[in-house]
Amino acid sequence: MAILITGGAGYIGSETVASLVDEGIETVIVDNLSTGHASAVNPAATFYQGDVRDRAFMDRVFTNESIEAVIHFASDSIVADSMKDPLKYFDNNDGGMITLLETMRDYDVKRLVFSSTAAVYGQPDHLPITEDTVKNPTNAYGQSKYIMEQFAKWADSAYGIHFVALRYFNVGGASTNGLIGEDHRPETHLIPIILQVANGERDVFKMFGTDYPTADGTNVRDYVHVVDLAHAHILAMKYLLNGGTSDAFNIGSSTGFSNRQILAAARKVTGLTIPAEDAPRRPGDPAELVADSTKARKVLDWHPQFDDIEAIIGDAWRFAQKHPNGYAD
Ligand SMILES: NC(=O)c1ccc[n+]([C@@H]2O[C@H](COP(=O)([O-])OP(=O)(O)OC[C@H]3O[C@@H](n4cnc5c(N)ncnc54)[C@H](O)[C@@H]3O)[C@@H](O)[C@H]2O)c1
Ligand SMILES: O=c1ccn([C@@H]2O[C@H](COP(=O)(O)OP(=O)(O)O[C@H]3O[C@H](CO)[C@H](O)[C@H](O)[C@H]3O)[C@@H](O)[C@H]2O)c(=O)[nH]1
Repeated sequence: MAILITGGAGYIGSETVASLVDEGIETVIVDNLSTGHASAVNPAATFYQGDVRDRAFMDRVFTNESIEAVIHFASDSIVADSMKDPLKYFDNNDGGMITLLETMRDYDVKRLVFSSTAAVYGQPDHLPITEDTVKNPTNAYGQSKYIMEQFAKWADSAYGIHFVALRYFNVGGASTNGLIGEDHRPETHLIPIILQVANGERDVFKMFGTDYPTADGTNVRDYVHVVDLAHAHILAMKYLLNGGTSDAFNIGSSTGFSNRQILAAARKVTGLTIPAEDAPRRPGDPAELVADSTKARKVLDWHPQFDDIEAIIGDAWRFAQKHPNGYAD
C-alpha cells in the first residue's frame, strides 16, 4: 500500500515525501510541475506528471497504484495573484479538490490529509487564533482553501472520506541537509526574499508597511519549520489510519515575530547588512497572526523541534547558498 502525495514536487510536498521515504513508506507523487520542480522529485518515489483536475489521469494513477491514503498539497497559493485572478484559484484549488474527492470515492480510498492555511481566518478578532476562531478570509486564496475544507466535510458525511485539514501559518526553513528547500518563482515570501537580498539576487528588501498597530509597526507572523510541518502531515495521516475522526488543526509555533525582527535575525544569521527600505502596506495583509496550536500538540502529539527563528532562517540560508539559482542549478 502506498501514500499518494499531490504537489510532491513543491516546497512542502517534497519535504513531506522525504520524511515518508525516511520512514520506509511507499510514496507516489502526482504533480503537474506548474510551480514545482522536476529536480525536487524524490528518486525513491514513483512520479506521475499530470494534473489533479484531469480525471482520466487520476484514474490511471489510482488503477496502477494501491493507494491507501492521500496527502494533498497541489494548489496555487500566491495571495496577491488570487486577488487579480480569483477564478484561477477556485478552478485549481477547488476544482482539484472535487476531482480528487470523486476519484477517492470511486476507488474506495477513505483517508485524506490536506493543506489549508491561516488565511481562512482573515483578520481575527482575537489572538492567538484557535481552530474555532471565526473564518472570514480576506483574499480569494484563503476563500478557496476554506471551500476545500467544506467540500471535505460534505464528502465525509456522504462518502465516509475521513480528513485532516492542516491550517499552516507561515512556513520557513529547508531540509537540514540543504538539499531541498523553497524555490517559488516569483518568490513572494518574506524569509526567502530577505535571503535573496543577502545573496545579491535582489538589491534591496522592501518592508511592506511600518504603521501597523503592533509593537514596532510591522506585521507579526508565526513561523513553522518545513521539517516540523512535514512531520505534522505524517502524524495526521497516522491519526486517520488509526481511526481518528475528521478535523482541522492549526500548525504554527504559537510565537509571533515582526517583520523587523525577521530582518534582524536574518542579518545575524548571515552576518550581512542586507539593505532594506520602508515601503507602503501590501493590500490584504492582516496586522498580526499567531496560532494556538495546542490541539495539534494534544491530539496529533505534534511537538515541533525547530521553534527557534534563527534555526529556520539558518536552514533557509544554507539552501540559498547551496542553490543560488534555486533548482535551476
Ligand atoms: N508556503 C506556505 O507558506 C504555505 C502556507 C500555508 C499553506 N500552504 C499550502 O501548502 C501547499 C503547498 O505549498 P508550497 O509552498 O509547497 O507550494 P508549491 O507551489 O511549492 O507546491 C505546490 C505544488 O503543487 C503542484 N500543483 C499545483 N497545481 C496542481 C495541479 N492542478 N495538479 C498537479 N499538481 C499541481 C505544483 O506544481 C507544485 O509542485 C499548498 O496547498 C499551499 O496552499 C503553503
Ligand atoms: O518583500 C516582502 C515580502 C513580504 N513582506 C511582509 O512579510 C510578511 C509575511 O509575508 P509572506 O508573504 O511571507 O506571508 P503571508 O503572511 O502573507 O502569507 C503566508 O501565510 C498565510 C497565512 O498566514 C498563507 O498561508 C499564505 O499562503 C502564506 O504565503 C507580511 O507582512 C508581508 O507584507 C515584506 O514586508 N516584504
